[in-house]
Amino acid sequence: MSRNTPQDRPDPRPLSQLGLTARGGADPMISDLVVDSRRVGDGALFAALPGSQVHGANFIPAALQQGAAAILTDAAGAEIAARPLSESHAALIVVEDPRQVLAYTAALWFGAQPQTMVAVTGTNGKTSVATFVRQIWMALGHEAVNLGTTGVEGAWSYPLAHTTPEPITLHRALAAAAKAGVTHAAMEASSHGLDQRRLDGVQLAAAGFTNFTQDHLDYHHTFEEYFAAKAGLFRRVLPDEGVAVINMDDARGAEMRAIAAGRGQEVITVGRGLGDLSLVGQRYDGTGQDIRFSWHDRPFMARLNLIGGFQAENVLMACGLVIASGEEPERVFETLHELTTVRGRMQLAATRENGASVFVDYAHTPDAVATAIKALRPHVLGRLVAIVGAGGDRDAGKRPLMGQAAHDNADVVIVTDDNPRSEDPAAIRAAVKGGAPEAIEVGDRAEAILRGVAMLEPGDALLICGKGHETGQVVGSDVLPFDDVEQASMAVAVLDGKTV
Ligand SMILES: CC(=O)N[C@H]1[C@@H](OP(=O)(O)OP(=O)(O)OC[C@H]2O[C@@H](n3ccc(=O)[nH]c3=O)[C@H](O)[C@@H]2O)O[C@H](CO)[C@@H](O)[C@@H]1O[C@H](C)C(=O)N[C@@H](C)C(=O)N[C@H](CCC(=O)O)C(=O)O
Ligand SMILES: Nc1ncnc2c1ncn2[C@@H]1O[C@H](COP(=O)(O)OP(=O)(O)OP(=O)(O)O)[C@@H](O)[C@H]1O
Ligand SMILES: N[C@H](CCC[C@H](N)C(=O)O)C(=O)O
Repeated sequence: MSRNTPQDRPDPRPLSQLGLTARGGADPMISDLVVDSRRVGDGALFAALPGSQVHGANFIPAALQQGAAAILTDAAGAEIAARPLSESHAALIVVEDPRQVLAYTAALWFGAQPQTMVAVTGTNGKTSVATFVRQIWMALGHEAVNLGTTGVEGAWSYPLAHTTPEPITLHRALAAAAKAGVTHAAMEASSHGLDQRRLDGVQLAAAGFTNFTQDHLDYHHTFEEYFAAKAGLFRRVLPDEGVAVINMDDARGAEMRAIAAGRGQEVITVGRGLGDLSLVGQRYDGTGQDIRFSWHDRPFMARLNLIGGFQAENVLMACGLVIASGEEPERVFETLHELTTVRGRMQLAATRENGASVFVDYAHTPDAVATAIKALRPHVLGRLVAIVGAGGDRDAGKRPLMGQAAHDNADVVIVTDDNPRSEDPAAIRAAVKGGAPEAIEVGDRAEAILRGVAMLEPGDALLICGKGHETGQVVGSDVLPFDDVEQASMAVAVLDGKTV
């Protein structure tokens, strides 16, 4: 298993071999594809993309100075940089949607992807589903990876900066995996990634939809725009043989099913008590749950060593995607007892000497906070303490709703900081407390965790929400080392006099 980011750069080749036609027929050799002018080197194709802050065409002069051999942009970009372009020998490719063209070009440039690929979208559950899909494939004997918020994981493993990387990083990763013998890959499709067409060049055998609730309205502005971005995933599966796996428990599930069916895709439905894959019973204990489910009305049982009822929904979604990728359903169901906790998702981080437990979870939306706390309840005999905070420079409307979700579902709530970024942490905490007025406020996250752990009596549990697998606290532009799992073990060690 590698933990290194691949650095592969394909051999230079003429622009025309990338399926691109320049104005005037120029056909220079291309040495690299780049979206950031600061990374342009000799012979690179610079994609000058329309941005959310600025048009990338403003950086065309810098890219030309650094030796760009070709510029890919839209009409607005060509106009912005008309003068420097007219004075240069660089090839100019003007297209309507340069983000989409870049995605196809990156696919051709890197030239390989694992044979079988699936993707999953939804507000919550993408990392969990993609991880379970990969774990099932591996249990069935395939070389597999999942790509998303927790990086590239599985047969081949390293961190990624984004949930859905931009096409150059994405296709570099897919080609490196394919060359290393990875045959199966499950990826997360974020709404930003879909909107920016980052995965248009990927050949998808199947796509899944988990759920749709509030997040990212800072970027998408309205729920409808956000939904349309997510629905866009179903335009990207293979036209004739593609399969859609849809969670019918979600209020927008029926609409998503209609969109997928309307595009001629076979649909596998998943749901509690309804659907092709139907969850009909769950029995919880301290280490996981037993589930009863049916596949086309045939009943099955499985042991899941996973905390949280929602993880059973994610597991069934994963089963649907693996079945859609061509595996025998019975063989898929036989692997389920082997599934392991997804990093930072309902992860048991520490246990106190009195038996109380501390869990770390990535709940960072109102629905996820409510779901995670409710899901922990049946595994716990005593009180439930929740630590919650909201990130800076992100959808501000979700802050009080996250506080309220904690207030409505936990016995004790502690409000703390979670990546304040450029914002005033006290103002973010105040917004979260707007929904949880009785919450205890402790700005310093390490202290909040220590206070939460100190409260635990026999049978109690603490759920630390928001940062999951993250290993840093972003304050201003600094990333300070911070890991909830480590902090939880340290707090237990300090309070119970153990060594970590
Ligand atoms: C908001 C957002 O998604 N922005 C993405 C977008 O950049 P932008 O349109 O905002 O860029 P901009 O600052 O306006 O600049 C426009 C263009 O000029 C280029 N530029 C800029 C400066 C310079 O000196 N030279 C230069 O060439 C930029 O590379 C960009 O292509 O296009 C860029 C190139 O493809 C992306 O790298 C960038 O992702 C940024 C880094 C980002 O952080 N995105 C996050 C919000 C994101 O995508 N998150 C999702 C969702 C996670 C979730 O579900 O929770 C994810 O998939 O990770
Ligand atoms: N099916 C689900 N329904 C509701 N909440 C869920 C579901 N699955 C996961 N969650 C909650 O969302 C959190 C994030 O889960 P996960 O990382 O799998 O989702 P995600 O969609 O990948 O999120 P992100 O892209 O922001 O990383 C979990 O820690 C849990 O609190
Ligand atoms: N992909 C999400 C993760 C949020 C995680 C949380 N810890 C925060 O910083 O708000 C985002 O960037 O909005």
